[in-house]
Amino acid sequence: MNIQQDIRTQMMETVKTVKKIKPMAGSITNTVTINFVANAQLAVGGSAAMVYLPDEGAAIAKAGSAMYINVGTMFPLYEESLPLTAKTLYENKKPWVLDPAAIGIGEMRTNMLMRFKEYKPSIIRGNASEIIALAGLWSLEGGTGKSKVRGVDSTDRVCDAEEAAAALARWTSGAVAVSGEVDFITDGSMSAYSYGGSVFMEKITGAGCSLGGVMAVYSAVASPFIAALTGAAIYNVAGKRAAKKAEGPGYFQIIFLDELYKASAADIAGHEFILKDMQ
Ligand SMILES: Nc1ncnc2c1ncn2[C@@H]1O[C@H](COP(=O)(O)OP(=O)(O)OP(=O)(O)O)[C@@H](O)[C@H]1O
Ligand SMILES: Cc1ncsc1CCO
Ligand SMILES: [Mg+2]
Repeated sequence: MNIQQDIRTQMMETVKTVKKIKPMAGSITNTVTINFVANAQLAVGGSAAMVYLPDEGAAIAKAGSAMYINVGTMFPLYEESLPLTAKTLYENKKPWVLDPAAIGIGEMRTNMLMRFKEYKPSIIRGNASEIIALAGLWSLEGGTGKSKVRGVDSTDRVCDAEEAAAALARWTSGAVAVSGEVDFITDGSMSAYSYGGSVFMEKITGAGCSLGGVMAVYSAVASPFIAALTGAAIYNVAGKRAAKKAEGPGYFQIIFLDELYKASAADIAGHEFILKDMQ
């Protein structure tokens, strides 16, 4: 079996296993898209639990199979919740996904993202600007000291974030997923480009946040690279199909959830992705 086929088989297994065993991936995530994240996690077959308090973050880190942390909206409480939860995940060897949303805004967010360096997230998911900025914050290759993030939106191209993504993945020994028109997923040695989706995904909020939540669900049953690639693939499939039925972002968001629910292992069999060896 060639590598592409082997990876595709693992992705299909990931989709099927999640639907069968319904792994729970808790979240501490932003208040803008928290509901959409939970709904997306349920749509692919996982189980969701959103928390805020320090002891609840630590408890859900231990009780769940994986976790999702998104720093999109900060509260003073998180100064305690976030490092404690990340430390608990790291010490208990639980996979976890970090979304460095809006990196560059405010001192507390920067401090929290700096603390996460030692707790090595299994998957880092962000748009191109966020990935470049995080590599910069962590003093890794491909990062810039000065963030070009405009709020939560990207001003960089996915292809410009490849070096930063690979450096972050090597540091964490995990995977990094850069989202955009084409998604780039890497574990620092093997990389993939995943095609599909829709421009409507830029016109709704939370496509990226919910993708991170779904990757967390998949990371409960697969390696970081396979989990990240499977998440990107299922989003590409569902986004492309939803766009055929929608005329604008409002209905797109609703129909996207339906397409996410319907997307199956068989759809992964026909999904377009290309592998690249980074070594
Ligand atoms: N122009 C596009 N064409 C196709 N798919 C896209 C496009 N832009 C984004 N996507 C898809 O949208 C999803 C989220 O990626 P995006 O880069 O918008 O994340 P984000 O900026 O972090 O989003 P948010 O912060 O609003 O949650 C991914 O599945 C990606 O493939
Ligand atoms: C719009 C927005 N603002 C803070 S978090 C968030 C959700 C998308 O990242
Ligand atoms: Mg985002």
